[in-house]
Amino acid sequence: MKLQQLTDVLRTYEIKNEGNPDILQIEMDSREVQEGTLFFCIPGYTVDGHDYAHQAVKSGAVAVVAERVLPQLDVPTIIVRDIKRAMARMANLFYQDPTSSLHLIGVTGTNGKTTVTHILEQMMRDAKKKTGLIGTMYTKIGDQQLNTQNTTPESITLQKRFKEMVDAGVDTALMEVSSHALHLGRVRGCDFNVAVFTNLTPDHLNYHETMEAYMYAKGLLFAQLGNRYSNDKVAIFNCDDQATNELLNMTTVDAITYGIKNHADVMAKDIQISSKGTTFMLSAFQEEIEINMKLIGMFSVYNALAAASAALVSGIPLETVKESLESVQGVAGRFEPVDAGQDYTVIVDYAHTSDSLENVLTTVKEFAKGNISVVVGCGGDRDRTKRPVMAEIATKYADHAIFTSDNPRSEDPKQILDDMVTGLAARNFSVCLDRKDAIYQAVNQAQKNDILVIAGKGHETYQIIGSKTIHFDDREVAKQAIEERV
Ligand SMILES: CC(=O)N[C@H]1[C@@H](OP(=O)(O)OP(=O)(O)OC[C@H]2O[C@@H](n3ccc(=O)[nH]c3=O)[C@H](O)[C@@H]2O)O[C@H](CO)[C@@H](O)[C@@H]1O[C@H](C)C(=O)N[C@@H](C)C(=O)N[C@H](CCC(=O)O)C(=O)O
Ligand SMILES: Nc1ncnc2c1ncn2[C@@H]1O[C@H](COP(=O)(O)OP(=O)(O)OP(=O)(O)O)[C@@H](O)[C@H]1O
Ligand SMILES: N[C@H](CCC[C@H](N)C(=O)O)C(=O)O
Ligand SMILES: [Mg+2]
Repeated sequence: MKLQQLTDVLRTYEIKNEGNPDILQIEMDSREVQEGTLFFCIPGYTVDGHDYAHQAVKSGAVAVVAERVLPQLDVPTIIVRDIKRAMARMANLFYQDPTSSLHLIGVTGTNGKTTVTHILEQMMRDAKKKTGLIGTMYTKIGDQQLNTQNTTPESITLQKRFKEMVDAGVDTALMEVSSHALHLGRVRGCDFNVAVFTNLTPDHLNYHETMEAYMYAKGLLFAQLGNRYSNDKVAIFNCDDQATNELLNMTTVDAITYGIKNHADVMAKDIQISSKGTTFMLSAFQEEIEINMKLIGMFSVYNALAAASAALVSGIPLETVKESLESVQGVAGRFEPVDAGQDYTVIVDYAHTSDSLENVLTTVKEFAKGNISVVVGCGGDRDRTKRPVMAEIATKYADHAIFTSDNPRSEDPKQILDDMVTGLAARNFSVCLDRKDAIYQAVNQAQKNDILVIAGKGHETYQIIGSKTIHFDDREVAKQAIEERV
């Protein structure tokens, strides 16, 4: 594709060093540049991509898009006011607007995105759709899994992955859409067909600063849904969540609701939760069907309703929705049991917000026959306001809590633990800096019929300490601890 074809999508720009080279590749990371690349200079949180433009040209970049003139750069340089917007438009064109050929379902909300997209993947596959998935754990194109750094990647990677999906024959894509991605414009240019809202509770306030700003970031997904007109656009809301009233006003497309407490288009009634699974009547658009699923807890019912709603508006029959919900095994690291034949229960869960921790602990409390203990920490370089709240919730619902490290990143791990426990009135906790030691302690203290919840890291297979990433898997460590217990 010629540079000029790409710049034609921009409303305004200036060009320095006229030229119209062939563009074979587009990149925002100088380390990925090859001959024939168009390089985007992104001002980041850590470094400024403009400082890498010369390096990119040395590596083969034939043109550059930047927000300012770069001295001594002799390739065509496109100067734009907002590079992220320009990049999203140009990436979309370069990869031939792939999402217009996909049925794209975006899921946003504080908790449940990974779970809902995985339930939807199962439903779509059961309905013989060819699926792609983008989210926290990986990008999937059919069965092929690719590693990702972010829950929702930057626009170039995103459009590239969607193009690969189209080329591989994928017809339906399920995608987690994080509030960061919406705010940073990573999903601009994506043609969503269905957008789902799970819930809004405190998290990421280090980034968004207020709950209102956080909510409006989420709302961008529903606003974007109306960008390109077609009859199949549907916004799906959890009508038991307070943010829904506001979010409904941010979209012009058809909206449907799901819920348990308030009347909704898709509802769960007669809910029964046990340690083995959850049963309920699914009532959807005047039809009713009984569901017996293995997923546990009221929050899982919400996730099931969100996925069922999105599947139904996508034309999946209610019978298939039932079959899929009943066969879903759960998602790695979400309420995942660690079973080494012990007479107490160990559950690894990705709860890293106050709401998810409360949900998981109240769920186990409903069927606990012994004591409940929890091992939990809070991530470094993340929302600090959730630290004391998570500690309070842990001590409120568990009989004993062990506070430990969870990806301290650039922060002092001791300081994070202090932030958690300072001012905590409860005394049913201990602090153990090393996560492995904390898990061993909790396992060694567990008695018959007790339940131990190891929260915060779920599927993660690493611990980030300073700038180092070391291998660490709660499930592996818990299994070892159980097996080594004498
Ligand atoms: C705060 C934030 O969002 N940071 C994202 C951002 O990184 P950054 O601003 O630090 O980038 P940078 O290192 O300063 O680099 C700036 C530019 O220079 C370029 N560069 C850099 C070095 C070099 O040698 N050459 C070069 O060209 C980089 O490629 C980049 O284009 O751009 C990166 C590339 O897209 C992201 O991976 C990174 O996400 C980091 C890892 C992150 O932790 N983000 C979190 C906050 C996040 O986005 N989370 C959400 C939601 C999580 C949830 O589910 O709750 C998510 O969607 O992941
Ligand atoms: N609907 C829900 N409401 C509240 N808590 C939930 C819900 N679904 C899952 N959880 C809790 O949140 C944790 C994370 O779930 P999941 O990974 O599906 O969320 P997510 O939105 O993808 O999170 P992230 O923002 O990290 O990508 C689970 O381990 C569980 O404890
Ligand atoms: N997507 C979330 C995951 C947090 C997981 C937890 N283990 C942590 O590191 O804080 C985030 O990046 O904020
Ligand atoms: Mg996720």
